[in-house]
Amino acid sequence: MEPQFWHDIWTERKIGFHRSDMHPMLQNHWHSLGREGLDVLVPLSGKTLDMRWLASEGHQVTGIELDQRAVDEFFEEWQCQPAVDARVDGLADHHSGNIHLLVGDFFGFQPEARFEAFYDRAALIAMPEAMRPDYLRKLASVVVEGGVGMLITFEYPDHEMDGPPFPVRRPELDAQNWFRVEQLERQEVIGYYSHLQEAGLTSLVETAYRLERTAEPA
Ligand SMILES: C[S@@+](CC[C@H](N)C(=O)[O-])C[C@H]1O[C@@H](n2cnc3c(N)ncnc32)[C@H](O)[C@@H]1O
Repeated sequence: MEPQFWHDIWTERKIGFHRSDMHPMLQNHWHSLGREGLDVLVPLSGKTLDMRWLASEGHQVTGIELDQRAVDEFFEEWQCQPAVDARVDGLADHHSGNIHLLVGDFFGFQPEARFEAFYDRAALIAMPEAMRPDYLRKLASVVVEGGVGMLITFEYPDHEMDGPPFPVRRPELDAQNWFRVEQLERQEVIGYYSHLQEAGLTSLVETAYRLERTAEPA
């Protein structure tokens, strides 16, 4: 998707993906990943409250988000005034406490050090199929070998809706070479996502996976 697509989503407040609670699958499984105390990367972060939860669990959190409004709203809702620093990769670092939200394009992100932990909820599935290998290659390039993260996906009948969110199924995940994939939890959740039900979905399966970075990115 072009950046303007996402800026329009935020301008027009079509942010049904934003949850007003912490994601239950994150809370159910994060500690089983064994990433205590490590810095966590949250690509395509929006203003998710999950970053506050991760920070409250003792992590330094780095979110990357294209849209300035999302980042401003995150700090307003957290009732924090962030400091803002320019970075050499051109992203703008908004930070308060142990949360850094970088405004800019994830594909242009050049971290000072690779991450040992990451959390992808509604990032991979925000990309059409043709973009997903590029996204996974970029993610792999900023995660150390052996780095571990959580991925949360949706699956639904293809004919019922045009994404985003796009359905991502296990065979696609198994076909890539950068991450070892292990399922953590799988639930039918259409009852929770009323905006997707209204968009025509009769079924929505949400799955949490553990991803472990294996091979070097190509
Ligand atoms: C579907 S939303 C998910 C947000 C968040 N992960 C959540 O769970 O609420 C995808 C977000 O990624 C942002 N985004 C899309 N493309 C991006 C890119 N290339 N770099 C950084 N952010 C991007 C959008 O502005 C949007 O806020």
